[in-house]
Amino acid sequence: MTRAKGDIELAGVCKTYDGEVMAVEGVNLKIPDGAYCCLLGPSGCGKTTILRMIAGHEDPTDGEIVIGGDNVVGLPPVARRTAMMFQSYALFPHLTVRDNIAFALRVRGQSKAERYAAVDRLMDKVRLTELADRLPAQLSGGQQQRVALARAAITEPRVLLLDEPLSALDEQLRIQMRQELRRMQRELGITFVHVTHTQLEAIALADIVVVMEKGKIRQAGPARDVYAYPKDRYVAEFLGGQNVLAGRVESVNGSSIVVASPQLRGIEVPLRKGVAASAGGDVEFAVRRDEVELVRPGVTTLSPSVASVNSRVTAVEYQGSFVKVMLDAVPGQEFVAYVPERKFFDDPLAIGDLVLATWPSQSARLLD
Ligand SMILES: Nc1ncnc2c1ncn2[C@@H]1O[C@H](COP(=O)(O)OP(=O)(O)OP(=O)(O)O)[C@@H](O)[C@H]1O
Repeated sequence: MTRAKGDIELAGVCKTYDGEVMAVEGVNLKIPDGAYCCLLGPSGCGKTTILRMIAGHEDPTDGEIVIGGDNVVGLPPVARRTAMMFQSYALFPHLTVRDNIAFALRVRGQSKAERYAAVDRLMDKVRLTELADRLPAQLSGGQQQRVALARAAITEPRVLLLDEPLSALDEQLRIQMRQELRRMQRELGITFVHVTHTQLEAIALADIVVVMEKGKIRQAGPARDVYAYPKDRYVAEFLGGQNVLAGRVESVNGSSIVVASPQLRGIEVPLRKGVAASAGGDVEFAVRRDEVELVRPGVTTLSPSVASVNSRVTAVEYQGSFVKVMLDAVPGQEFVAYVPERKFFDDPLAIGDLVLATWPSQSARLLD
């Protein structure tokens, strides 16, 4: 038998609650079979609603949801072959790990021998065999979570949906469980859709990161694309690691434009396909914090391929492998340089120092 395909397609999906709250608005998204997808966005942007609509706990007001080629709108979760792991993954306290995992099969009326055979195979896959006879109270938070995941996976869903699965764990365990989740997903080979509002969690885990705002998708793609190549100010600021600058186009010269503002003088920014920019128009562009190099004024002559802005250091924060230097380059807005630790301490900057914040012109990214 061929394995049921777990590719998901949302087409024009909308969800309105009580006829007025527009929770999801015209969402189009394709998730390939076996992918790890993270839905990322601030509270209330509609992530959980999308998850619940894929799972079958909620139906869209409009649009199609297709799983493995079948339009599943109106079908219950069992018929969709989806399973959901909830934020609070309460296990049955009086059942052992094995019986917790076997629970759904018991509900389906399978014999004890059948149930245990399936559970033992799965426990082996997700490394729970040694814990089979323990009660939930005898497990760590991370182990409890693995059991919860196995409990959801035992029904052999083609899609597993996880709602903030790591939010109950402390920082260290969260990072550890992140890898564990990824490993389990690979081993099970099923499509995972994971809701989170933590940027680093999404980019560390996902094949596809979907950045949402107010019921809409702002950008969806591989982690590196959304982090390094944000489409617009919202995505750049939400994922972090970027400075967003604004100005007026002074001139357009072939493959680049020159931007100016009261703070910025003649800054060259490469043009980007699909983004219109004409002389006199307003534009925004992003500069990665780790592309910004700080030099003391008058020390070196800058190459023409380097852009720069005068600024003063307003704060310095040691971060271990790098130092976060905050600057007043643009009034009322944060402008940050991530300076490698060793480089910073060769000639440490202090609050109040004047510097030139520089970056290779070609590294600036024009935003929509
Ligand atoms: N059952 C409901 N009835 C009415 N409105 C709802 C219902 N569920 C969600 N909403 C509203 O729909 C919008 C999207 O909610 P949703 O739970 O999908 O967001 P979210 O991005 O998952 O947020 P969070 O990260 O806080 O869980 C919100 O404005 C929310 O108040």
